[in-house]
Amino acid sequence: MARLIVRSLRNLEHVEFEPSPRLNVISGSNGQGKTSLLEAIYFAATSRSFRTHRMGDLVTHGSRIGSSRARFVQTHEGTEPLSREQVASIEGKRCVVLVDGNRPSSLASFATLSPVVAFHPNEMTLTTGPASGRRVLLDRLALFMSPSSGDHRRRYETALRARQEILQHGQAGRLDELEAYEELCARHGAAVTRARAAAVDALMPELIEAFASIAAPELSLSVNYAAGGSQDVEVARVALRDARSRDARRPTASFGPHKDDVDLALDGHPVRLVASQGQHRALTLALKVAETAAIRNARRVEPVLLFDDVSSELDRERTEALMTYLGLTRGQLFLTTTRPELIVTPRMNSAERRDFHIDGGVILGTPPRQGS
Ligand SMILES: Nc1ncnc2c1ncn2[C@@H]1O[C@H](COP(=O)(O)OP(=O)(O)OP(=O)(O)O)[C@@H](O)[C@H]1O
Repeated sequence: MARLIVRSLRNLEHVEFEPSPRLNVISGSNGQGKTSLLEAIYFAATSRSFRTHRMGDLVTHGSRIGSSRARFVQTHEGTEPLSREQVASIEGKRCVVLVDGNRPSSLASFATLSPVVAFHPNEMTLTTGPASGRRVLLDRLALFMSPSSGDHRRRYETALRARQEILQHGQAGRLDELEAYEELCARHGAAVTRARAAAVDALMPELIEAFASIAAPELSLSVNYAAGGSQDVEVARVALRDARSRDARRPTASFGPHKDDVDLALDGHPVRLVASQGQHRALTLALKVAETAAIRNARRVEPVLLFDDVSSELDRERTEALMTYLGLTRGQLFLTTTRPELIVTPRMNSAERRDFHIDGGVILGTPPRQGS
């Protein structure tokens, strides 16, 4: 990303920002706007926030409209850099996006144009928390690998809810309807399962490598996709039909990709039972690094990495290991921290790093870019 203009998002009333194409360290005390700046970049890239689903929360209190405008520059090997301007704005609950002044064909196509991967402290529950967090990670990656997967997921979820409604309110006279919804569940569910299985295959080698670099090379990490459904439509069809009476007494179906999880184990033992706090954090970071690598492999583009408040979650040694690892990646990085002294980058050319300070929603220390 070469340039960002934010208007009325969170405590950022008006920010213009020209980052380094490599490393950007954004420091500031608590509550000054560091996360908001990363959120604004993420919003311009995806039309979403990584910390809320309620998009209206992003608009500065007392303002009607908020927007984020970013110029993304992508370099594909052997070709000229590709530059595009993405704008995302919110008015009330309505979100409008533009790419070089035009409406994109869908929000999903907008969200995958300029890949970004965000990592923030709330995600520290990725390894210990509910399976839904791990499913979201797989779905984000699947969207880059197979863009139709998002559509299959939405259709699956709609059909699943409709099937459940019929089962709970009585099937009498509605058997045809029930069969039709089960057919949709089976077809779209199998597509979701296939997309997630491919995402796990892409993630696994990258995760094992990243975990060994960031955490402990002596520990053996294993990753297994625990599918709740099947890639085979016929298997899914039969499983759903056989589970009707059981599912009628439950809040949702007992079979299908809404029950998926990713099992993580250290030396053969479930991570959630044996990992130390530090190992959980390192594994969570490794998951994000692996997501980045898998998106790069799928799209041949370096994702922009947004790391929020990393140093508060890691000890000095692991922060250094992470920095070494990130130094080896070729993409653009944004790191926020209250402790910039921990972000040491000896292997990085000093011209590649820019340090910014944010205070009360105002960015300081942004020397003008040469040639602009
Ligand atoms: N819609 C909003 N309008 C105005 N201010 C907001 C809005 N939402 C949040 N804020 C305020 O914006 C400020 C910046 O929040 P932000 O989370 O970006 O801080 P931060 O620098 O990342 O802090 P920390 O280091 O504690 O994570 C906070 O004071 C927060 O209360």
